[in-house]
Amino acid sequence: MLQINDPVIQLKGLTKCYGKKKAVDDLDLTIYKGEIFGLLGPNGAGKTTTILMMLGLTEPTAGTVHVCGYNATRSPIAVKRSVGYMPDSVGFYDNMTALENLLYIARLNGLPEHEIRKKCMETLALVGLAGDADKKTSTFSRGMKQRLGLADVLIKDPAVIILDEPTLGIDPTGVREFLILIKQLSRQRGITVLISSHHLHHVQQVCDRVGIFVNGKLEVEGNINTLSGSMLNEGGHTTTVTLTAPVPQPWPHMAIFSGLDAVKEVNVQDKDLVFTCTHDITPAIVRLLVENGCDITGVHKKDYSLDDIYQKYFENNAAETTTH
Ligand SMILES: Nc1ncnc2c1ncn2[C@@H]1O[C@H](COP(=O)(O)OP(=O)(O)OP(=O)(O)O)[C@@H](O)[C@H]1O
Repeated sequence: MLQINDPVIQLKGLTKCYGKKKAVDDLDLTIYKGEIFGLLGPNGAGKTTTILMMLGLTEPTAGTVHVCGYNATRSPIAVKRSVGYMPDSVGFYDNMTALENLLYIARLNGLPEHEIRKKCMETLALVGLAGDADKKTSTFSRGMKQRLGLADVLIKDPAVIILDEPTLGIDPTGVREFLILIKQLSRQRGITVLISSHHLHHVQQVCDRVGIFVNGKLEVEGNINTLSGSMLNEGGHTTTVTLTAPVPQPWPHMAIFSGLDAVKEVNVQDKDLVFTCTHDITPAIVRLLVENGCDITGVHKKDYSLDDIYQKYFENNAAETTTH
């Protein structure tokens, strides 16, 4: 049995070409048991193609995919048994109830008939749909359909769940609840989760690690703190100090910072003094300002969020990433 930190998904040199286009370009990635990994990228980055190769639904041009120890290209059936895949748009039989839809999926998955009904009711309860079991899915909101889609996936007790754009079209509360549910399931059952998304704010809430995927290549991967730390090292630390009144230019106190080697640049913006430093020296800056009679109303240290990270790597695709 796999233990936490054992590799569950392993992609090595994975490449997929459609004609001359490299949809996925020499991708190396390892995802570990119990981990929630966010595959982030704009439309057309190659996320879906990567997922299809993980499921053995499309063959790599080069490289290998292993999921739960199985080669997805050679043993697609074994992989499908271990992996629950939820596509970006889940379809149901609208004239059937939620329970009837789930019973149908459970039978397709070969669950023993004597335990099917109990298992389906338990799974509906797990995704928060116990009270809606007898409602026709035609009456379901998109958020409810998404939960039922998750129930479809969970019915076979998968070791891995792959969710393709799971938060598309759900309202903010629904998104939050759905992601909390995913996190609980992963933590309680040790399920490995891969979420493909271009909604960075959503995945940021739950992912242990993210990979930023652009033009078929994994530009960067790590947890949010590591990624933001590496950006701080590149761009410098920024501290903004707000004074009570607009700062005159030239500012008469500028010379007081000449002794601080860490200060690379000071910019004046209305009431704000913006310091770019080689490392964080916020306390020293504030002390010097107070000693020189400046009245401070606010101090703000810039942290790099996933937004900044995403923007940096998606610069050429920025318009696309903000349209959804
Ligand atoms: N069957 C196919 N034939 C030819 N080109 C394809 C095919 N499938 C995907 N592509 C191309 O491969 C690239 C990657 O597509 P893919 O669907 O994997 O991206 P994605 O990141 O999942 O984007 P989206 O979120 O829009 O689905 C795109 O340029 C796409 O046009």
